Amino acid sequence: MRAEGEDAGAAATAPPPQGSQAGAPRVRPSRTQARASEAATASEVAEGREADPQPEQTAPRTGRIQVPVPSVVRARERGRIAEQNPVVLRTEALTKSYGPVVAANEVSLAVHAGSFTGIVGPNGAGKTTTLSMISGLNRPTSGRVTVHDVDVWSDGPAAKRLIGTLPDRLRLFDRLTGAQLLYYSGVLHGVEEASVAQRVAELAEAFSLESALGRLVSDYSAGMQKKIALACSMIHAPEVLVLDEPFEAIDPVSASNVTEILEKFVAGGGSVIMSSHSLDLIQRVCDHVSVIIDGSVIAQGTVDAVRDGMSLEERFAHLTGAGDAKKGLEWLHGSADSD
Ligand SMILES: Nc1ncnc2c1ncn2[C@@H]1O[C@H](COP(=O)(O)OP(=O)(O)OP(=O)(O)O)[C@@H](O)[C@H]1O
Repeated sequence: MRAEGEDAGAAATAPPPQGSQAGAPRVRPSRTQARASEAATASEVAEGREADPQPEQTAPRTGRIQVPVPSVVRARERGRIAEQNPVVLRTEALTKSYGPVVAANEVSLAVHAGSFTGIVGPNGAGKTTTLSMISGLNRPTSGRVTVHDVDVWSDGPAAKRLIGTLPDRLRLFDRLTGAQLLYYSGVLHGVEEASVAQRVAELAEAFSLESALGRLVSDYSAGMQKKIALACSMIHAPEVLVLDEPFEAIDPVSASNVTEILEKFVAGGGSVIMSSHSLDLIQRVCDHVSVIIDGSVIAQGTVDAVRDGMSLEERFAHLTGAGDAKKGLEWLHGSADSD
């Protein structure tokens, strides 16, 4: 576990390159990273591919052409390595009932250090409910959540220093400017004032929000609000990011930047758990995935294990029984037989 003071030291020993995307929130020098580098190199050589899956060096040289290593290759390698790392986030039979509705039914998840886990499921499946219980925003009816053995619901302040959260419905203090919102997010999470200004500047650059920092957040577009909220979730350099639909409303270029930021975060030993309806995105960037339907986890594991030779979208359709919805609505489609 890493205390805030240690983080400041880590940042000092491995400063991100100035004026680059690597101004992103964290590059955590860690044993995880070193192991990732060694193991991935060995396995790629074994598979006859060029070594170098590290996100910081995504362009191995082939003559004069820089060929990026696809996210999916990095994700697959990362998944193999992460399974050997310690579990940093664990839910045990996490359950939430709203009267007769069981929104989350004994959800048990284990997220390893250096892992990027996706949560998928149809509308109303229980993704937001589960993620909000994990991040300490929605009290479970029963069950337990621990982050680095800190119980989220019995030691909230300690857990919240370890977790960065992007909640579902953004409830931002939107009468603040972007700079103020980032500043308060930092200091309220215990970041030393001396570090906050630098982190605000680096996050603003990483999320392309520099020119908006002086404007009220209430005047931001939906995508800009999502990006400032994501930046706020990272400013205290958490161990685990719990992100509900982080890519919703974000333009393609920004989405690519956000993906890169998150991949660097996990390459540095951090962990991400995020929900998304984009199965293509989950298949591309995540190494693990959990499928939730009607509040219950019905499949989980590495992305490759869960998709079982199909695309994740095909597998999801099988698991959810999608297709039935195509029946009916003849009256809407102008069928001559409709009433
Ligand atoms: N505050 C609440 N009161 C009552 N029922 C709720 C409440 N919040 C969620 N639910 C119910 O819990 C179930 C799970 O909702 P949840 O928001 O977790 O789903 P989701 O998987 O995030 O859906 P979506 O993909 O549409 O965002 C739904 O049936 C929903 O109606």
